[in-house]
Amino acid sequence: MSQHPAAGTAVRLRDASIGYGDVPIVSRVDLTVRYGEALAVLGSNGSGKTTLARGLLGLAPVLGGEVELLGAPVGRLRERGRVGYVPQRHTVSGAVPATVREVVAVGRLARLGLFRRLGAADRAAVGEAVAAVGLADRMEEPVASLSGGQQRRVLVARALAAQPELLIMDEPTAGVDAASQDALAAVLARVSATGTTLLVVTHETGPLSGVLTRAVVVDHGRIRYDGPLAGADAAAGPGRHDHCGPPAEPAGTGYRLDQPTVTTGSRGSR
Ligand SMILES: Nc1ncnc2c1ncn2[C@@H]1O[C@H](COP(=O)(O)OP(=O)(O)OP(=O)(O)O)[C@@H](O)[C@H]1O
Repeated sequence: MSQHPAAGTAVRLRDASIGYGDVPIVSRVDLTVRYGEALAVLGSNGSGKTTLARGLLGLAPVLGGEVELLGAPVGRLRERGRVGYVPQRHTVSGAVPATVREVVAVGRLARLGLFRRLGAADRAAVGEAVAAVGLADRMEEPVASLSGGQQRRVLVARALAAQPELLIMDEPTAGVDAASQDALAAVLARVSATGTTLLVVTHETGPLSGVLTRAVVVDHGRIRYDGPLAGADAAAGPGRHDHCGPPAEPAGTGYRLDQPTVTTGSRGSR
């Protein structure tokens, strides 16, 4: 993994609003993620988790406030390969008859820049990324011939191949069987141990509970909880998937950011 400055933050949102057109979906959010953290982004369907992640990547417009990634304002980060992204519910199009190796190699190109050829070290990194997700024996197969869960693992490998400093994943375990979830958790634990910052949008913290160290709960575009993963499920409450029922009090030492008695510092939502 490439070196990152000892000081500074991997992700910083200050009073940030992100949306589509001129409609904010995420509103006036403050969030700081330090290098090396493994953050879960939780919340109900439609709460704004994906929009938050897409705003970080410059895929959804920032409508107000500040968003910084690896120390640079969003959109100004020159080396895009420093940030890896596994999009939500995305499989590889069957119309493109690319092999596993080819799709993952494209991820490596993000680090090199277009029009540069892969060298031996790059090819090794591609092989390692594919092996890391348990698909080494499928390397030369068309991705379209793999199952949906295996295709998601290919997309994880594509992101890993660039050896990013920050890896943003949108529901990486969705539609992936239990054995593959365990394999993915092991991969992310290794990646995290090397210092890579993880930001994982997810509905299910169980498979990655050994990796994720902190969680935020997004609710109607605001961050309502920011603290240890252990307290987040309670903060997300029974309405986490469908908005039904009032949220429960969090366990553990996390912060409910909608409680006036809590000192939220820079993380308070408005
Ligand atoms: N491209 C878009 N244009 C306009 N509105 C959008 C767009 N994408 C998402 N939205 C709206 O933004 C809101 C939040 O969606 P988002 O996908 O961020 O939620 P989420 O928390 O990731 O949900 P889920 O858990 O279901 O994936 C929804 O009301 C959705 O309809």
